Amino acid sequence: MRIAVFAGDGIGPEVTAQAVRVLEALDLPGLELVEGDVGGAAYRKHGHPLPQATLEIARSCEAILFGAVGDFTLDHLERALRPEQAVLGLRKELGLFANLRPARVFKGLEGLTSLRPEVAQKIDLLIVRELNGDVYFGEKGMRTLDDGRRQGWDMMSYAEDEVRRIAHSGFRAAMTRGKKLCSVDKANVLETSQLWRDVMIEVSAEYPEVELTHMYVDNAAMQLVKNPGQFDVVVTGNLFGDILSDQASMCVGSIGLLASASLAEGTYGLYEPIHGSAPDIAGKGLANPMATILSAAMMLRHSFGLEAEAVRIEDAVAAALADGIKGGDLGGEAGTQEIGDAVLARL
Ligand SMILES: NC(=O)C1=CN([C@@H]2O[C@H](COP(=O)(O)OP(=O)(O)OC[C@H]3O[C@@H](n4cnc5c(N)ncnc54)[C@H](O)[C@@H]3O)[C@@H](O)[C@H]2O)C=CC1
Ligand SMILES: CC(C)CC(=O)C(=O)O
Ligand SMILES: [Mg+2]
Repeated sequence: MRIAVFAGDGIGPEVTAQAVRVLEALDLPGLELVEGDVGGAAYRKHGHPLPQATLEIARSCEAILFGAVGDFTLDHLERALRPEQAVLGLRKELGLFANLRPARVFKGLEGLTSLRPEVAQKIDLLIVRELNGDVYFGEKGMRTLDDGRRQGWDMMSYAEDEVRRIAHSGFRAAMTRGKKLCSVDKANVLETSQLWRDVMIEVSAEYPEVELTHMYVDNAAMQLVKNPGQFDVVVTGNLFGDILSDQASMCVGSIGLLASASLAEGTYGLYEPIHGSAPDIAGKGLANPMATILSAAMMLRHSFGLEAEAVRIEDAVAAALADGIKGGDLGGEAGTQEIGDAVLARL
């Protein structure tokens, strides 16, 4: 079990350390953790947010545990050198196209979300976000027009094979859950989305048991707070999935709770919380590490087939929350280390 550990910037190292403690406590046979530099931390040391040596570590491992990257003091750099390029580069270089972002309400948190408890308690959904295409990876630039105005531009596109493979991820996920797949797009305005919708319908023929529906992204944002219990699996593009998953996090209590898996074909994956480097609380021991700990559980399940161990971690997090262990993000007072201790104690 060779796992790359890329902690990154801001709260990344703080939350990753707690997830590492949990992995080490499980006494997994052959566990080997290999650290590597990413993000602003890597830029300061090596002059690049994703050094070749880091990429080599990633390629030599079976999975990556990732913290977060992002450092506002480096936002003046050309885009290719900015910290975020580390995670974008890993996603692209390693073909991590399927981003699974589950959201469910833990027992005891029903009254602590941004929604009314009776609305929140019904949430158990999975966002399947495409991660290798869309406006994030299209051509982009800034130019000055003939009339002297500056213009920024980013190309949004999806090729049919890119949509098809994430469609299969969505349908397969739905088959293991409630057999409902909602494809979120903006086909009333965007050609990219029209193709997306057409391909979703084509692929649905291979999954007759799954009920496929379509929803425009603006409505989806509204429905996510109005009646989130209607969703089982949501499949969507890179940009819409990024935004909707941050929103979903507050529907279940906090962004500090939402884990993710970024999967390639096969079992390789990168596992990270959905949040960023949170510079506003970095270095203070205030970050909630549960999203990263739950990401480690997803790693054991998806990359190593260790379902029982994954459930053990998830149950330990659920038990800590049920016992009232909460960070500031949930209105509690527990710090990063204390939350890690509480999860370990229940493991
Ligand atoms: N995958 C990645 O590495 C990501 C990196 N980023 C980067 O992170 C930096 C900060 O971005 P923001 O937009 O501020 O998003 P963010 O997710 O880092 O923070 C948003 C808000 O949520 C809070 N928060 C986030 N994680 C938390 C946790 N575990 N416990 C408690 N509170 C938490 C923060 O304190 C902040 O108030 C930027 O440089 C951005 O580009 C953003 C998202 C993903
Ligand atoms: C590159 C990241 C900053 C994008 C993001 O916010 C995410 O993947 O959640
Ligand atoms: Mg995001």
